[in-house]
Amino acid sequence: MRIDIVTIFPEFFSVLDVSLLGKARQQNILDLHVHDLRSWTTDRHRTVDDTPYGGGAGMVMKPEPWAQALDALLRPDGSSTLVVPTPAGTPFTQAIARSLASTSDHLVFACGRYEGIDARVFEWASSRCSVVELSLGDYVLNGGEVAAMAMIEAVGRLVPGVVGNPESLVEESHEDGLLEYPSYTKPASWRGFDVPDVLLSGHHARVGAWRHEQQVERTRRVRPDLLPDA
Ligand SMILES: OB(O)c1ccc2cc[nH]c2c1
Repeated sequence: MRIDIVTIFPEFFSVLDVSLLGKARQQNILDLHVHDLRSWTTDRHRTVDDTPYGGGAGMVMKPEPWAQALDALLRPDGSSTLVVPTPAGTPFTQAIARSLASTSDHLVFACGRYEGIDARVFEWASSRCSVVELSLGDYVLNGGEVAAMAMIEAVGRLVPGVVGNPESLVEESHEDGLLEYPSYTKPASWRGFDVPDVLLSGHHARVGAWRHEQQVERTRRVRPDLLPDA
C-alpha cells in the first residue's frame, strides 16, 4: 500500500519512522511519503491561506496549491482514495479502517489547517478519485495531522505483513463488534488482586466462553450503542 500525506507540518509525521509502521516502511510493505503543501506554492511567501468569503474569523486554505499537489500525487487511473480528516466527516470506525485497508492500495491524506480547505478542492477532486471525509470524533483539533496519524496507524496495521502475528488482530476491540475482554499476565496474584480462576484452568472452552461474556458485559456497560439490539 502507498500512502501520501500532504501537510504544512511534514515534520509532524517523523514519528512514522519508528515502531511497527517504521519497520513496515523499511520492509516496503508500506510505501509512505510525506509532502509539504508549500512545495506547490508559487509566490515568494509560499502562501497557502487567505481570508474567507462571507467573512468570519480565521483563514481558509487556498484551492490552487491543493490542486497542484493532488495533480502530482493522485493516480491518473482514478484508483486513489483521497482521505480528508475533518470534524464534519463520517465517524472513523474499525469497519472503515478495514475497508480502506482492503479496497484501496493508494491513500492520499489531505491535512487541513486554519478553518479548513476551500470546499471546491473536493468537488474538483471527486472526478479524479474517491473522496472520503472522515472525523476522528465529536471534538475539534487544530488541524488534520493528529487525525491522519490515528487513521494511518489504524489502517496501516491491518495491511498484511505489518503486524507480525495476524492472530493478534482478531481478538481486538471492535473487530467483532464488541469491546475486547480484560487481559492479564504474571503474577497470578498481584497486590491482593488475583487473575480470574477460569484463566488458570487450562480449559480452553471455558476460557473462550468467559472471555465472550466479559466482552458482552463490558460492551453493555461502556458502549451499549454497539450492541446489535441497541
Ligand atoms: O478535528 B479534526 O479532525 C480536524 C481536521 C482538519 C482540520 C482543519 C482545521 N481544523 C481541523 C480539525
